[in-house]
Amino acid sequence: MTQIDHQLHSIGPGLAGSRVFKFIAFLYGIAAYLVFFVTILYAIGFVMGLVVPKTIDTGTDTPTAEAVIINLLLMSLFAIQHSVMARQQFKAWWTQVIPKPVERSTYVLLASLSLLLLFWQWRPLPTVIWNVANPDLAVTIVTLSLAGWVLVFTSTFIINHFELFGLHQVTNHLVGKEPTPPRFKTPLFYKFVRHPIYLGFIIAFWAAPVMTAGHLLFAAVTTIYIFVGIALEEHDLVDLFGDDYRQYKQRVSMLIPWRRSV
Ligand SMILES: C[S@@+](CC[C@H](N)C(=O)[O-])C[C@H]1O[C@@H](n2cnc3c(N)ncnc32)[C@H](O)[C@@H]1O
Repeated sequence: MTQIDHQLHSIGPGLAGSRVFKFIAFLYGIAAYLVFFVTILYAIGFVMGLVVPKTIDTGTDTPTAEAVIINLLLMSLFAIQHSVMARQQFKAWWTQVIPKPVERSTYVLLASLSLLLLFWQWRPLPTVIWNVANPDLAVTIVTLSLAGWVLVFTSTFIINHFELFGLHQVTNHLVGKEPTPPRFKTPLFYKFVRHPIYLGFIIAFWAAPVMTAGHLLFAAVTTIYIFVGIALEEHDLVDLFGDDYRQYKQRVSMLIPWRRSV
């Protein structure tokens, strides 16, 4: 531990225990949650091209190669922040720098900010890859995309929405409740696939009646990222839950309900 780490560590627990800090931490948790909520609503409009001022297919005209590089950099920034900060080793170090009760809220806030940056700076690549002309089929595809978002939201609630987005931690801290250790769960959709939230994102990103090159880039890169994220997350889940998770992997498919392996 460096001298600065040591000083921060010794300030941390005292500060985290004070009543004023608990209240500030609670407000911070609520603020981070609200930023997340606006971001996820914006994400739906951004990907589906609905309501929001700047979508995946609008923005500054940019030469193709430059647009691809900027978009890849924006997605990499999100992916690195999101995966590195989710790892147990990073959390062990990071909670010596920031108080533990606000670790999840800080993660959620930074992930939301990097997504907002992506939405803001995203460059359109307007070449049309496919365009579904049949109106009934187009409506079916839009409905499928919405179903993907519904799957994302409902899965967060059945696994523990408020813990995933940090509110549970700051509320427990405010009322002086001990943090609850993570519990292995397989409610509802988790009985059919191990990653319903990620499956929901994949459906929402790919189900587009009009697929532009920009949208395709976004869907392809995020899908690859989801597979990498799953490998990292499952490594941690095996460490955390041991045989329970190993047996779950044998029993339940990763993303496709009727396939054992994927
Ligand atoms: C963003 S959620 C994604 C959950 C899951 N991968 C999905 O797609 O539905 C990530 C968090 O869920 C937790 N998690 C994933 N599967 C779990 C399970 N079966 N039981 C308890 N926690 C789980 C992970 O430890 C991680 O903190």
